[in-house]
Amino acid sequence: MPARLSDAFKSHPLNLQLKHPDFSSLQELPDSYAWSQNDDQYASSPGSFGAEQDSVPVIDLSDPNALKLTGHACRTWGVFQVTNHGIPSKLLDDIESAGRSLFSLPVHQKLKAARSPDGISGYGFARISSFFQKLMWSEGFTIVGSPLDHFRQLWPQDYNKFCNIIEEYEKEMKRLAGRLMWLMLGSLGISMEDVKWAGPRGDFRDASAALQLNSYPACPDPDRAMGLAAHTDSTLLTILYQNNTSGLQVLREGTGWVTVPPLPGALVVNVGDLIHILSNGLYPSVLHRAVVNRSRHRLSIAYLYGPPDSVQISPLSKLLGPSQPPLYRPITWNEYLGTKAKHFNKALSSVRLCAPLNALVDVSDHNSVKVG
Ligand SMILES: C=C1C[C@]23C[C@@]1(O)CC[C@H]2[C@@]12CCC[C@@](C)(C(=O)O1)[C@H]2[C@@H]3C(=O)O
Ligand SMILES: O=C(O)CCC(=O)C(=O)O
Ligand SMILES: [Fe+2]
Repeated sequence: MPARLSDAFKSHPLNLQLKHPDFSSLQELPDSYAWSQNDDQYASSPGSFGAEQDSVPVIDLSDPNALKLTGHACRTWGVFQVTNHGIPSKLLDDIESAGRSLFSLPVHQKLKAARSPDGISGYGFARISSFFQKLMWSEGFTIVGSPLDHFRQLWPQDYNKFCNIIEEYEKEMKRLAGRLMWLMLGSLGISMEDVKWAGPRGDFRDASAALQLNSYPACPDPDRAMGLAAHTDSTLLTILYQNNTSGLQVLREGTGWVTVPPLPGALVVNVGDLIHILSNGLYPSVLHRAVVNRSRHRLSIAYLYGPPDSVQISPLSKLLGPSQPPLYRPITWNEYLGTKAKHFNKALSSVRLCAPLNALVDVSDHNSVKVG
């Protein structure tokens, strides 16, 4: 029996015994939240502003060229936004207001659904917090499987309404993620016969996923704070809904941090580490972070999509050849999450088989990327 996603951190417990603050009561940025150059290795990467800024591609999924456009966006950016994706706007409004209700509960109430040290689901700081000296100006709530037990704690009267919204959102996201998988893989020439684990109908029926609600309260000193530090996602792909406040930035080689502006009704899709592995490095998993805002509360909802529990992800054989050796060893999602818990942004290079022939620096090791 393969380990389930919900057991991913059983052997990597995290003791983040940190007091969760009531952000709204803080008039000044406490020192524990003030990031300096030393706390952030990407602090010197320039921000990219102004008219000449390169912008993240926007793909209309009803465009007959969507396959080609997706492939191009994945190769050149590792991230894109999608419109005409078929997710009802009412559902996006509902999930946003569910997130808002959750994070506006009193701290003691949210802590009733706190994530346990070896668990995956529940309320708390981002898991990657343990790699940093400073705290991030954000709170999160992770859902894997049913949120029922946690939601009963949060809303003893109303939990059913919120469970239904989550269930519906997960169902719709799963469908969209399967469709995006075929756009991403299809443009590499991969078809259903090449990916047996997509299932007999090619709908990735047994895929696993986690839902991450992120809240970034307004911050008295946004230039010194960090919402969510630079990371790549340990997923095949991630679908992100952001409310109307910007904050998501992606690192673009040669340009620096590029803001991904919220577009009404659009969703952000990013390549995760596991598609990077499947594509044998052809699709870069994009380094991204969230910055915060002085006056506006920001909310984002990430659908973190991965393979079925039992599947070992490795470079697709169709993409290999005498001059394209496999760059990564096979690994399950669970195992990869464990590796990420240990090595963080060096996780990809820790599963790499051989160094690229033409480079002194492994570009998949984001800790060594120099920009600007
Ligand atoms: C499946 C997962 C990916 C994730 C860790 C998690 O178990 C659930 C939360 C995810 C998240 C969201 C915020 C950023 C991130 C790096 C983190 O700390 O928790 C990602 C994790 C990841 O992609 O590695
Ligand atoms: O809030 C955002 O824009 C980014 C969130 C994110 O990167 C994540 O949940 O993995
Ligand atoms: Fe992320």
